[in-house]
Amino acid sequence: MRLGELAAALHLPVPECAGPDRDPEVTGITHQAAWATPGDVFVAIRGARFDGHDFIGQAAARGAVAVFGEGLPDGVTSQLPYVVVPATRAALADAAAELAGHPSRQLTVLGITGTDGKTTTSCLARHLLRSAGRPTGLLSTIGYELPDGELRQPPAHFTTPEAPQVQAILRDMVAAGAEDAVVEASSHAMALDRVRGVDFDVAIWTNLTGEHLDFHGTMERYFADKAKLVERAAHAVLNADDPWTEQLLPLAAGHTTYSADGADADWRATGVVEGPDDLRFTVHGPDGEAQAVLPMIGRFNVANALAALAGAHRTGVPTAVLLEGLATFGGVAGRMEMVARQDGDPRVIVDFAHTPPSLEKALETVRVTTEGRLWVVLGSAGGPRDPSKRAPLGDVATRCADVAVFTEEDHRDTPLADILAQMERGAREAGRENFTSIGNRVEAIRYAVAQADRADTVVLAGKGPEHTLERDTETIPWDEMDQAVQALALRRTRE
Ligand SMILES: CC(=O)N[C@H]1[C@@H](OP(=O)(O)OP(=O)(O)OC[C@H]2O[C@@H](n3ccc(=O)[nH]c3=O)[C@H](O)[C@@H]2O)O[C@H](CO)[C@@H](O)[C@@H]1O[C@H](C)C(=O)N[C@@H](C)C(=O)N[C@H](CCC(=O)O)C(=O)O
Ligand SMILES: Nc1ncnc2c1ncn2[C@@H]1O[C@H](COP(=O)(O)OP(=O)(O)OP(=O)(O)O)[C@@H](O)[C@H]1O
Repeated sequence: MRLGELAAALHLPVPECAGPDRDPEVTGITHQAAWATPGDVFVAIRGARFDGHDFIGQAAARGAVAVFGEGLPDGVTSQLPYVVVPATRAALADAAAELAGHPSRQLTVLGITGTDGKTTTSCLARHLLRSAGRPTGLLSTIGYELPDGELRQPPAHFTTPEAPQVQAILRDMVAAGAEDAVVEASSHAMALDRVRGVDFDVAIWTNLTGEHLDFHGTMERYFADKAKLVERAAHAVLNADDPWTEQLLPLAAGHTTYSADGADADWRATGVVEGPDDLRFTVHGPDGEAQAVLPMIGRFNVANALAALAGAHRTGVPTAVLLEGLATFGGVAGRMEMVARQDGDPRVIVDFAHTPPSLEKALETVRVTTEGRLWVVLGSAGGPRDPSKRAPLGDVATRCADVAVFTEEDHRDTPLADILAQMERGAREAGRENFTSIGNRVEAIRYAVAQADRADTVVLAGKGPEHTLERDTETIPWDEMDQAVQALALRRTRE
């Protein structure tokens, strides 16, 4: 597509140009100069940290053929055709969608937003759709998947990447035969127009609580940013138990509601039973009443399951088929993930909780279904990461678990002994001595798993799905689940 055609499609003024090629062939678009490839438009965004105009030269050297910006700074000229746009991020999103051929129009797109539960609900929805035989893609915090289910990572670690990557991933999904796409939309994504070029068929809302207020400013702004997903979708799936839903209802073109508390809603759960390995409940939905089994722990996952069921049902899959899928859900990597166990093994759970509030929530949830003692193995990061959370982590761990094992967790160049001492101090200042410190994480995990009784639960907190462990100046490959499996195998040989 020629630059002039692209500008016309976006209702932008025809570019002014100082250089020789007024109307170059455009093949792609990027906001990041270092990622520019020949034929790209470089969008010069004035951000909070950088002004993209400072990188026009780098983009040009890499082959960019034009620039979009809100106006050249005084005294700066562009050697490339420069198109003045009203808002760079909006233009980035619109042009990315145009250049990718609007792939979302060929997909049924389920967008998922909310403070908690986005990743879990996204993974549930894509599993329900795939189990029903629908080729489905996923874009989420954990990475992205085409219908083949292989997990891939976009460059730069984001929940929702910038618009060119979103559009390229959706285009790849279409090319791979996807009919449906599940897209996790963070509040940053909504505020920064990363999913502006996506036509959402269904918007799923999990819940809203105070978070990221450093970025959004106020709760009202945070709500307004997230609410954009509901406003833009053809249909919204809303949480009747969330107080913000009342304000969302008038914004939705059409809506379905759900309640994990059994309140009046289109989809309700009643009779929730929390087992050691699963959740069981009765679903009341548009197709009637049926029993549901979800192989996950954590009561909040009933809400995530209802949201995913209601969303997937909008694509036309009957409830009975969806419930068959629910019963085979394999969980989300590193989030309350249960390690396969044999008779005589304690229950071992890998979880990502690494802040005092999330650790508290995770341990409280696991406590409900723990017959014996509750163990937790955890550390706290070093380097520039927040040192003020170390003592509170020691406090929460010894308060919510029966035994805490303090260990390494990416201490980097901070002396591990200092971190462990701060965690111990948090426990001691609260008058507790129910902890031990074992610096080597492999040994710490093996110790807890070996000491735990079969009625006990061991929570391995903090590393979750991460692939590396940063120890002193080394970065070593890490697989917490594999460590847990090995610790259980070792325990069996010693019994
Ligand atoms: C608050 C936020 O999301 N900011 C993002 C935003 O920054 P910004 O608009 O201030 O831009 P900037 O960094 O000043 O750069 C301005 C422009 O210069 C360009 N640039 C900059 C430097 C350079 O060397 N070359 C270059 O081309 C940049 O690509 C950009 O186009 O655009 C940048 C370019 O894409 C992002 O790197 C940056 O993400 C920051 C680093 C970030 O940490 N974002 C997190 C908070 C985030 O988005 N998280 C959510 C999940 C939140 C959650 O629910 O937990 C997510 O969706 O992942
Ligand atoms: N519906 C929910 N309500 C409250 N808490 C939840 C809910 N679902 C999950 N959680 C908690 O939040 C944690 C993170 O879950 P999940 O990754 O699904 O959320 P998220 O919104 O994607 O968050 P993030 O973007 O930080 O990964 C879980 O380990 C659990 O402790």
